[in-house]
Amino acid sequence: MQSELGRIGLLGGTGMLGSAIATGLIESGFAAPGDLAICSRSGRAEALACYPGLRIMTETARFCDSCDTVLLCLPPAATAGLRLPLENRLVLSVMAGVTLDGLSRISGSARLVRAMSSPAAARRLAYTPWVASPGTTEADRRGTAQLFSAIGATDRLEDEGLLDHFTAMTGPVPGFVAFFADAMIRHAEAQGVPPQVADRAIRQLFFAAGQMMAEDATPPGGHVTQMIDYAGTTAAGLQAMQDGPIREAVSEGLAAAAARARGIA
Ligand SMILES: NC(=O)C1=CN([C@@H]2O[C@H](COP(=O)(O)OP(=O)(O)OC[C@H]3O[C@@H](n4cnc5c(N)ncnc54)[C@H](O)[C@@H]3O)[C@@H](O)[C@H]2O)C=CC1
Ligand SMILES: O=C(O)[C@@H]1CCC=N1
Repeated sequence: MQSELGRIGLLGGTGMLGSAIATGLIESGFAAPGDLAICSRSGRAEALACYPGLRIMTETARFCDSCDTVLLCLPPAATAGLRLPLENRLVLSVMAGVTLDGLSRISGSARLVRAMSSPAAARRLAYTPWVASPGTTEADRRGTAQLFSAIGATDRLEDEGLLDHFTAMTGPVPGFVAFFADAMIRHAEAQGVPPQVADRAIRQLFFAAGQMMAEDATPPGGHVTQMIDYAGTTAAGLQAMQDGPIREAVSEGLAAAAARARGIA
């Protein structure tokens, strides 16, 4: 499947996100371990040790020379002053806050894709939106869509600025959803529910809700309306929340994360 992209390498591929993406690509069958190269300063890739045949390289120049497509999974701070010999190569990035202009300075390539993914890629459950530079070919964009489809859901965007918002919303997993689950666990405990029961109950709630929302055609807002129209116990809670500041608080938090993404690199 990965023939459109040729030999694929992950720079920073031993980190949390890079190793999750490599795992998802292998587990989905998109790439065999031998088709992937990982550049690791330590030469070790413990998170990927279960995949014999994965090429672990330590010299960045040799790594770049051996790849047709490189996925950059470095910390944003590691890109300061970074220059990579990747002219004329397809360069993909999942790095927060590193813009297409920044990727051009780093790589010297005109074939650039800026994306945002998440560690859910290891389970092939990531959401990966991406934007492509004008210098990409149709084959580049087709291969990019195939690669990101192998690790979850994906959309090609036209507005690069939206990626900072997705860095906030869908980059961290469980991320903000863990915050909401923790708020419910704390509420349950405050009502006298034993902590381990509260933990199990709310984990099961979010597990069930996630699966049901993924499979059900009704959008989340539609479920809220249905429960309010049902006029039962849940309606009372939802109406109290709708009358309160919770939506604004959620939006303010996500906006703060997006603002941090814009300035992080
Ligand atoms: N961890 C997450 O949940 C998410 C991370 N991201 C983005 O993914 C990128 C990587 O983040 P993480 O995987 O969390 O970081 P990490 O710190 O877990 O992994 C970074 C990897 O890059 C390697 N590295 C650092 N500098 C290097 C260099 N100069 N040459 C070669 N390798 C180098 C490190 O050894 C490490 O293996 C960041 O830009 C982050 O914003 C995006 C969405 C979610
Ligand atoms: O929190 C972070 O900086 C990284 C980027 C998006 C999710 N995790």
